[in-house]
Amino acid sequence: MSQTPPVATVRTQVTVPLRFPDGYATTARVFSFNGLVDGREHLAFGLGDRASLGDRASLGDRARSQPADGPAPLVRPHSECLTGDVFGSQRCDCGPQLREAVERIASVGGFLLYLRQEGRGIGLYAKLDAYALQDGGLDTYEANVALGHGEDERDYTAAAQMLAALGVRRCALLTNNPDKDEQLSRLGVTVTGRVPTGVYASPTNARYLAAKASRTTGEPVRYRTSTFPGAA
Ligand SMILES: Nc1nc2c(ncn2[C@@H]2O[C@H](COP(=O)(O)OP(=O)(O)OP(=O)(O)O)[C@@H](O)[C@H]2O)c(=O)[nH]1
Ligand SMILES: [Zn+2]
Repeated sequence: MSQTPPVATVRTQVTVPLRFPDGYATTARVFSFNGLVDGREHLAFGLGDRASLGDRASLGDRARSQPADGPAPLVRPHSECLTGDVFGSQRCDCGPQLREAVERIASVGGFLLYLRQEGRGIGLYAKLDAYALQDGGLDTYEANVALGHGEDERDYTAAAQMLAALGVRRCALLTNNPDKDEQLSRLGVTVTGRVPTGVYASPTNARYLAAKASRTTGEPVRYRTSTFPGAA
């Protein structure tokens, strides 16, 4: 059954030129919000045609004037991973996935939702505690549980609120994680399709990827290293 999340509104939108270490550059329209349920500072990055939206208090008019059967924007709900996104940690593949997402979304138009749900929602210090347990033999999910957390504590209500504030009622999702699709659909977002993101395997993240694949899809991981051009 569909639940309607509380209304949030765009607080500020600013244009930010982006340049990645590999030289790829684009422009983002960065949005902050008022009224997000968890009070966290989540951001939306409008990319491609969404980066050129006018400097107005609300997106409403333009977004809602788009025909209901027009192309759905591509959206990636990306959970924060400080170690991977910023420092290039090789324990996971979050950094290259983020880099891929920005370019793919910019090429077709859409939004990257940067969700402050570090460590699958358990926080940064707890994620490092979980890494320590993983070094003792537990997988990424078992380590969360051993610490008294859920296997994955992420909740996408704020993401649904952000999409509604941006005027996005339907979108294609850039993810391999069916939980993002299921939760957002339940929260009233029409998901028109799922676009898989690359999986960036390395010797140091193999166990992380194997555990993730078996928990989220029930299948063994396929080392489908992305052939996406700009990715490492
Ligand atoms: N608890 C815990 N969290 C981790 C670990 N490794 C990575 N993470 C977190 O996992 C999250 C990865 O989130 P996303 O990039 O949104 O990706 P995903 O849910 O795996 O699904 P995709 O959309 O298919 O990439 C980030 O919040 C990371 O901080 C780990 O070993 N333990
Ligand atoms: Zn990561």
